[in-house]
Amino acid sequence: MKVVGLMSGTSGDGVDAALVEIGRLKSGLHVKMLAFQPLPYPRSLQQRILAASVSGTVSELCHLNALLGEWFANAALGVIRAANVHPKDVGLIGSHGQTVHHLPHGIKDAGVGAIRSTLQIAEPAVIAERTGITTVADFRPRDIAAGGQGAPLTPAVHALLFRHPKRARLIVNLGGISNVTYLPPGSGYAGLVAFDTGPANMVLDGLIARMTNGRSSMDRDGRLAGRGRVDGRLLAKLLAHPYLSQVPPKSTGREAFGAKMIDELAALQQTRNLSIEDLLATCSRWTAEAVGTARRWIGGRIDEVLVGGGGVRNRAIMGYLADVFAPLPVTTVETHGWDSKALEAVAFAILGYQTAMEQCGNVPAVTGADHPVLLGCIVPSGPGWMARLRNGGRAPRR
Ligand SMILES: Nc1ncnc2c1ncn2[C@@H]1O[C@H](COP(=O)(O)OP(=O)(O)OP(=O)(O)O)[C@@H](O)[C@H]1O
Ligand SMILES: CC(=O)N[C@H]1[C@@H]2OC[C@@H](O2)[C@@H](O)[C@@H]1O[C@H](C)C(=O)O
Repeated sequence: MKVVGLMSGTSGDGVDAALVEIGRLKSGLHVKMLAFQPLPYPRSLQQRILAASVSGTVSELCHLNALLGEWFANAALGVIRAANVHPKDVGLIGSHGQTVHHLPHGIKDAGVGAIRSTLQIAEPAVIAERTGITTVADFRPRDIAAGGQGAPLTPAVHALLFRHPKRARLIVNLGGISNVTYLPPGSGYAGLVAFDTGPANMVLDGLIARMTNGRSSMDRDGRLAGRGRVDGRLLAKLLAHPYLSQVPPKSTGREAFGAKMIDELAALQQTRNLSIEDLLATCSRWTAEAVGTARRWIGGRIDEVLVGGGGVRNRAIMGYLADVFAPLPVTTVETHGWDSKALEAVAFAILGYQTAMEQCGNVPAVTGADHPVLLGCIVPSGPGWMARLRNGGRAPRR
């Protein structure tokens, strides 16, 4: 079945769209990438999303949900066109949506205790209507309802794509937030350890945006950090952040490492009289060291570290990761034929497919859920949608 995966992560930089072909073999699912096409948001939309993620009004969130539905639909149609495929030959879309809030610890409510929640927007009804393709979205809430954190969800996909019978691998995603999946030698989900390690591009992007009054959105290729020096005292303070020593299952987001953290870092920069280069170097090192904390909760050996996510282009972070894990080889998922930036979009194509095939997608040992669950909500393409799914996703042509 041809399946589109759509993802806009915590960086809020645009919609990553991947078209994959999924086959069911005796040995398990086989996934082939057909096309990848990111649809970047204009800076003004990114800023609106990030602002709405902190203090969006109901009316702004309502509007953004519908507006992003249009962007996601366009991203899906764009990647289908890029692959020279007809939308009628695409069976399914798995859309992660745009995370605007994630409260894995919950908020205490009278009489019910802490209620956990997460919110991903980009209306799937709009995506299904514009594309004519059945759309699975809203993957996280079911895991939360079953007692989990709702994140990370990609570890199941990491196991499918990267697990090796003899080699122990650590998969690292350098997104806005960074997360790791430890895959000991073996198969399936046995022995998997995975969680969000905390800060990554979100902090660096936030500092750059603040420094340039929003004119620039990232430390491209880690150039500025590369010119700076790590401030040991500030690094020690950052490494004492309580999230880093929290025992998994754990997940985090903009609520912990977003605007408030940027304000605090900007204040510390002034007190310590640091250059922006030194501050970025220190935060890039912090990202790598936080990933290194993963070893605290990993019992077994690691043979190699494979990195994905937009942050692989940041040479400073990649250099620090190599230091932190030396002498282990630190490479990117490209060495296994996957595009770093596309991997999460691919993951949501696979997770959507699993739901359509009635396979549970969460790994309870990772998210803390009480049991495996079918993830997501389904918006059918129209009459005959189930027959189309059973037919490998192809719609009858007139
Ligand atoms: N050339 C580059 N140099 C430095 N950083 C880059 C470069 N290209 C992308 N990035 C970083 O990667 C980020 C986007 O990465 P990605 O799309 O993997 O994150 P995300 O999916 O939004 O986040 P998450 O995985 O937390 O949901 C950008 O915000 C930017 O900081
Ligand atoms: C709530 C949310 O959107 N979390 C994201 C974010 O980005 C990275 C990390 O934090 C991870 O937990 C998750 O995304 C990936 C795709 C996941 O669920 O595995």
